[in-house]
Amino acid sequence: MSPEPVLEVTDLDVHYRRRQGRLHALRRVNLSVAPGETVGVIGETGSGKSTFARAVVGLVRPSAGRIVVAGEEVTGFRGRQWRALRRRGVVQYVFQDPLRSLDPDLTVENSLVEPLLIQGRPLREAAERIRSCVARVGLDEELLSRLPGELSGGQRQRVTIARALVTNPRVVILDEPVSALDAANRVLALEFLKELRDAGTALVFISHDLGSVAGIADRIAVLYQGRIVEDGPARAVVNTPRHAYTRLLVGSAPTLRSARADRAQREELRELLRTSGGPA
Ligand SMILES: Nc1ncnc2c1ncn2[C@@H]1O[C@H](COP(=O)(O)OP(=O)(O)OP(=O)(O)O)[C@@H](O)[C@H]1O
Repeated sequence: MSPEPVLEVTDLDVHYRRRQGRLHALRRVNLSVAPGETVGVIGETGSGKSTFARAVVGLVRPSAGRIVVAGEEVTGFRGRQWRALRRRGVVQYVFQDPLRSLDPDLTVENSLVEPLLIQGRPLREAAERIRSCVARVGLDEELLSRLPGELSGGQRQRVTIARALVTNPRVVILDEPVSALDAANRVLALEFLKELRDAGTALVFISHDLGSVAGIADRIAVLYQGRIVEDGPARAVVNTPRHAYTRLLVGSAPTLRSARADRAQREELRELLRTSGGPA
């Protein structure tokens, strides 16, 4: 029997109210993530990736569907319940914009120690854990006394990665987590994430770039115009994509040379998507 999923999203719908009318940002999205599994969610700008990430951590309210995190149904949770769940460290998130996930009035050290103290860890153990996490994401210890506003964008992002990981969460949602990092620190952060995955944490890796998730994901789900149009083992999605949109993504990823489509093929796929009126 396969283990109980650590994250189970069923028929998730999200609407946004806008002056120009309602926007249907997610349409019956289904995703199931097993303990220790790494799932990449990819799609182009505006496909609904951040909406999905924000809905799964309770920052956007779904209009329909069901979200279960570590066996707990969270769909109807209010803000206070979500905050309590996040503070227990079960589900963590790292967003594209680190200022969204850090308290501007807390020093780096306090930001990192807070979730551990909430979990009831002794201060000494918490301090040791922080130091090891900080070193592993390539952050200098002298930055621990600074406020988020006193850090560079890349340093801030490393703090949010360290903060999401100090509690050994069951599942981490990462929305373009390494795009603000330079090449060396990107490698470091990815190594750290792989260690975490090996220790049993499930990762949901969200990106517009298929090439950047293909190397780390066990499975890839492709989001197109708010729907998952393809979901399968990473190798199968990259090597034998079934949906025209996925073929387009594979063709456009510079790091996936073996499967690269030429310009004419890409045009053909774009045309196919235009004439088929979007996802099947
Ligand atoms: N708060 C909001 N209010 C209204 N519309 C929104 C809101 N947030 C996102 N949208 C719209 O919902 C759709 C999906 O947006 P979302 O940010 O989820 O896409 P994305 O795939 O993460 O894009 P990107 O890669 O550019 O971050 C877009 O059409 C966007 O304009």
